[in-house]
Amino acid sequence: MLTRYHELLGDMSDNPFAQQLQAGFSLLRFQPRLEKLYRQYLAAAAVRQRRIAILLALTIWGMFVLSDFWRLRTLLVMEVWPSELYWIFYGRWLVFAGLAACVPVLLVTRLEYLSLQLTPLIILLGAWSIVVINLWYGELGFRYSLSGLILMVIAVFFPLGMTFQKSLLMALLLVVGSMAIGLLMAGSDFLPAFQLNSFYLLLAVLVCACGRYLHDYTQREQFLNRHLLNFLAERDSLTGLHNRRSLEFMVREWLQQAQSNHVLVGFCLFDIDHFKAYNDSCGHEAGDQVLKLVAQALSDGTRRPQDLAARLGGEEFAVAVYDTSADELLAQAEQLRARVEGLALQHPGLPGRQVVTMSVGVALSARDDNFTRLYQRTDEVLYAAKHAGRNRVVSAAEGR
Ligand SMILES: Nc1nc2c(ncn2[C@@H]2O[C@H](COP(=O)(O)OP(=O)(O)OP(=O)(O)O)[C@@H](O)[C@H]2O)c(=O)[nH]1
Repeated sequence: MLTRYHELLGDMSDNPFAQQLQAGFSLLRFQPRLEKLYRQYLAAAAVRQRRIAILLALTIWGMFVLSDFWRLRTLLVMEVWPSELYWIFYGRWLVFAGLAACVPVLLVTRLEYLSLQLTPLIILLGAWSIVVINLWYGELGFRYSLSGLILMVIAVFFPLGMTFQKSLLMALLLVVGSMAIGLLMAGSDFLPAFQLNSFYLLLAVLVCACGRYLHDYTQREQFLNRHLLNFLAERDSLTGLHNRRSLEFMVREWLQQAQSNHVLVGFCLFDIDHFKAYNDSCGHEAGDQVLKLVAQALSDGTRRPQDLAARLGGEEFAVAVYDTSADELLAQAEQLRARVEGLALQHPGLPGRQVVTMSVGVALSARDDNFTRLYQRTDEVLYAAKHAGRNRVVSAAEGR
């Protein structure tokens, strides 16, 4: 199975997703256009993870808030509180408020984009406040530990939408920043406490970074594979044009958009004339070559983003055009017909020196149209074009 998949990738060497899979991405970076696409996907996909993470963070931090009341209960009854006690509560509640403020950001769709920018800030704020609060505990004569920082390292590498490189940078900032804050607040007294924790902290960075690298690598691989599968599912394998399913999907969507934007969708059906005779005289393989050349000509003539060329099967092709008029559609269909005739592909199955030609039917969408009705109307005029002698364009307006 896998060998076949690699063969398939070889066949799709002009597809950027296949190219990236073959080139590899061990540094967790794609070529710029795919990287941009991947990051957009990552940012959107991680909204759910960020929602779960924020609930987890609020619960854990809430437990720290309760533990303050428990550990500091002997001081709470004092009439005059030492200033460190205030600072411990201010620090703890400041982070809690920051976390709580993220909840509406994550629940309101229009604010979701902010959550990715807020994530590293909240994690760093949480980590550094752990150092500050614990040092104040020390000032009050309590034993303290900086192990909570390990939790924050885990949070940094949690799949929250940040890239691996950004997470690694954040983890280093977290460790260095914590040490700097500790040294600023407690001078060299801080070092023994930090040394105890720093070894485990760096181990946590290493283990989490390895796990996250493997996770990101697999996620990138799946991203490329999914795009490739999508591409394969919507393309015709012989010509590379969109297939019938893809055309139908797009036209259905365009018809809906066209209703609200008050524009029209144009639809053209192309059928190669006397193709059976071509196959019979030149062979099936030569027939395939003709199909590929016709497909290329149609694709070259439909380059606007609002145009879509497809092979419906056999020797039948279609072109859909979003936002067009009757005259424009007729002119475009005539150009495409002439383009194929202009290829001058000799048709030995016909008498004389005739070339491969196409009959074309065109129709414009009507109010409340659906794909089936539009297709049927176009098919009827295609039949009329065949009946009228082939190698011509007939529009639904004329055919009626
Ligand atoms: N080479 C090749 N031929 C195909 C393919 N799919 C369908 N065909 C052939 O296309 C021919 C279609 O023939 P018909 O439907 O009779 O139409 P026609 O001969 O083009 O006649 P008109 O449409 O009336 O002009 C058949 O001989 C099919 O075998 C394909 O993928 N490759």
